[in-house]
Amino acid sequence: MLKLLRTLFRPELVLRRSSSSYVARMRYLTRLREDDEACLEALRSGRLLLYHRLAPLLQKTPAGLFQLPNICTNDLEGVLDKLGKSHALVKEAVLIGCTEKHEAQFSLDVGSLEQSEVERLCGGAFIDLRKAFFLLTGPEVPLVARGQTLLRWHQTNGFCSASGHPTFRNQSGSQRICHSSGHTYYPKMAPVVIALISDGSRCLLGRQATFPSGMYSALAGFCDMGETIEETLRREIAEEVGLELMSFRVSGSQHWPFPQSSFMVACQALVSPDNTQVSVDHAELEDARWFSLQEVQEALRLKKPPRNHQGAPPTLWLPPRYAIAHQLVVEWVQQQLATH
Ligand SMILES: NC(=O)c1ccc[n+]([C@@H]2O[C@H](COP(=O)([O-])OP(=O)(O)OC[C@H]3O[C@@H](n4cnc5c(N)ncnc54)[C@H](O)[C@@H]3O)[C@@H](O)[C@H]2O)c1
Ligand SMILES: [Mg+2]
Repeated sequence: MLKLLRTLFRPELVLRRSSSSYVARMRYLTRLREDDEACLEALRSGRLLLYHRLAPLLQKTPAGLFQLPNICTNDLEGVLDKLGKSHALVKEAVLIGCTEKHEAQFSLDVGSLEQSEVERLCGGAFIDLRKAFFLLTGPEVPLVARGQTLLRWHQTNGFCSASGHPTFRNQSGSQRICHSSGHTYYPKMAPVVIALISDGSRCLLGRQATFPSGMYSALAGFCDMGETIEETLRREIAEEVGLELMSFRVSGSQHWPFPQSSFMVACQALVSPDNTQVSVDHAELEDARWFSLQEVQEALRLKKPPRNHQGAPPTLWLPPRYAIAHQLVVEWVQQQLATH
């Protein structure tokens, strides 16, 4: 009987078990944000993601894959000892998460240390985050993005915009306070709407002049103050490519660390097949073009950026797998294959 019940209610049981450990982890993180002593204690046994001037430390495995090295506070203190530096640097770490084993995760910028020395002692290399997005896979990617963005926020919010006096962080780094004005500052994300526009059979991708050669992405734009998702989307598409939107649906969201920290709301959008004449605003985009399903499928199969020869039309190259633009493209391809 018990076995039968277990079989019948398995999904619920699994969900409840994983959700109770999730709840415990989230409550633990809340406590660490509120209690400086508890956070310092957690740092002693925690895991550290190291950055050098905001470039994360990556390690190459014997199989040639890239991963985040597993560094704990003791390891870093050993490195500091070898470099003749004080352990005080460790306390500058900011809290970014918690592993399933309840180990607190922190990020720390060691930009005050000699880069090559840290690389040698930790056995890795500091790699620009945009490049790291192409090298890492799995749940490490959002974590490394979160770690960098929180460090950047602290590095650029050292002063109160009301009083001009220094602001001071709590131990976890979840806020900064100005003792003069009494203002509390919390890390901010700028809302952005990103859309993969389709006319039913093709999709529209655009590129900025700063993108790597051949790379095209879904169209995106920052929300103006007070705008809704639909208002931003309609305005951005009209401004950037001169098209009138017919319909859209929200497909997902993601945090994006560039240029400061954006909250991307991702949409699949449709324009009428009778209204597909693109008029690019060259102040915003270098180019925007319609791509066929076949062109997009070929781009998804590429493992390395294509070598585009001068004069020849560039081969399409898509944003990294982690980028929500990439995920929108994959979703669109699946929809096309399912409906045609
Ligand atoms: N994750 C992804 O898949 C993905 C794909 C495409 C774009 N993006 C991101 O979306 C964001 C917005 O895209 P976009 O550049 O086309 O936006 P956009 O079309 O709104 O144009 C950017 C311009 O908007 C202005 N702007 C207004 N508010 C801003 C703010 N809060 N921060 C910075 N600039 C602001 C600036 O003048 C800037 O040059 C970028 O940060 C880009 O990195 C992410
Ligand atoms: Mg844009």
